[in-house]
Amino acid sequence: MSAIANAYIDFSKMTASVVAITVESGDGRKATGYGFNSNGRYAQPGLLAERFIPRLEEAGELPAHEDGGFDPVPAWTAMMKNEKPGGHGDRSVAVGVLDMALWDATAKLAGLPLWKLLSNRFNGGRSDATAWVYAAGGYYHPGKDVDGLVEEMKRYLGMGYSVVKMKIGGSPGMPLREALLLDLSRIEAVLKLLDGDGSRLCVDVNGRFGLHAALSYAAAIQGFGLRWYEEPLDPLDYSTHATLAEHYAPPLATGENLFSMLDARNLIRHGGLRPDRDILQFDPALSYGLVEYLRTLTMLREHGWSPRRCVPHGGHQFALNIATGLGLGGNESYPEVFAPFGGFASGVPVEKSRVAMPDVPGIGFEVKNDLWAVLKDL
Ligand SMILES: O=C([O-])CC(=O)C(=O)O
Ligand SMILES: [Mg+2]
Repeated sequence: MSAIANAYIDFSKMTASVVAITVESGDGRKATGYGFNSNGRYAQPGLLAERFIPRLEEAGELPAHEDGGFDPVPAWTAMMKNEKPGGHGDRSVAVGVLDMALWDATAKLAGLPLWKLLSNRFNGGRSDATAWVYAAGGYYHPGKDVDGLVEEMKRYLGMGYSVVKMKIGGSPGMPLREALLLDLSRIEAVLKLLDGDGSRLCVDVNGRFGLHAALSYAAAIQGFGLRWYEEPLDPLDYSTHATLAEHYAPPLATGENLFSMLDARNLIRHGGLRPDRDILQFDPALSYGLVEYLRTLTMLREHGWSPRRCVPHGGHQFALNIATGLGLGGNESYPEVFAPFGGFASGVPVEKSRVAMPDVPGIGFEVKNDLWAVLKDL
């Protein structure tokens, strides 16, 4: 919980679900996998307790995989039994929590880091030695001024990040005219720190704008050459995205609040996004987990999009494994917010905005000290 705010919500009452799942292989080997929900959505205790955990327990035996782990797809199918299509809201978060734990467990049974298991199973053995990461933050916070924002960004640069992201659109309820003036001074101050290089700065609206405000901001920031202009509009308002994309040539980013392959496909079909520059931020932990994310990646390929255009939201190690194992464009990182769930293995440095993966079985939670302190007692 924290007093930080983006343009749409504050995080003062944010909660999270955390689960541990122990699986046993036919030959008596055991592994415990862990899962949690990514930030931006609340804990799912009711959905987990009433529907998804009982169905998972009833799923019974899961098919073994030749790598020594198992296949999580039938577990996913069991969890989604008797769920209607459409309306991909909070249940996709609950399923994502359990899916994360299942992938952690299967990689541990196989004795492989998850990135390696994914690379072997789905990417012909190819993987990236490091992932591109950027430092997200720059929230509105009571009492925090432009100098405080610049100080924060300076700390990220000192940690080894070369690209940073800040919130724009005002804190919740701030009139837009006031927000635009404030944000221009915030953006200009951070750009000064970045030697005027707009390709090192992303800005995030968290879906607050309608078309008029999105276009006004677009016109005001167009000349900065920013890395990307994120979630300017409601994530489900595809045709308005298409209109914005006609008027704003630099990169747009969106997708963190689209929770299924089908929603992602609608964005690709109707959102006017451009496969040569725009960024897709679907967060596997919020959107039914990796089983569904694999379907999303297949859909993207079928529509001419490279996985390199994907930079998941969330800043968790699950997406980081997916990024390196499946060749995504990188992953978000929150060096100062959303602890202990965000971040990387302890002691692994970020160099030139890239980070290496630890060579330990599973997702790597055991080597992230602050997170492991929470998980180990489950
Ligand atoms: O503030 C949030 O909800 C997080 C967010 O948008 C992001 O990480 O891009
Ligand atoms: Mg965002």
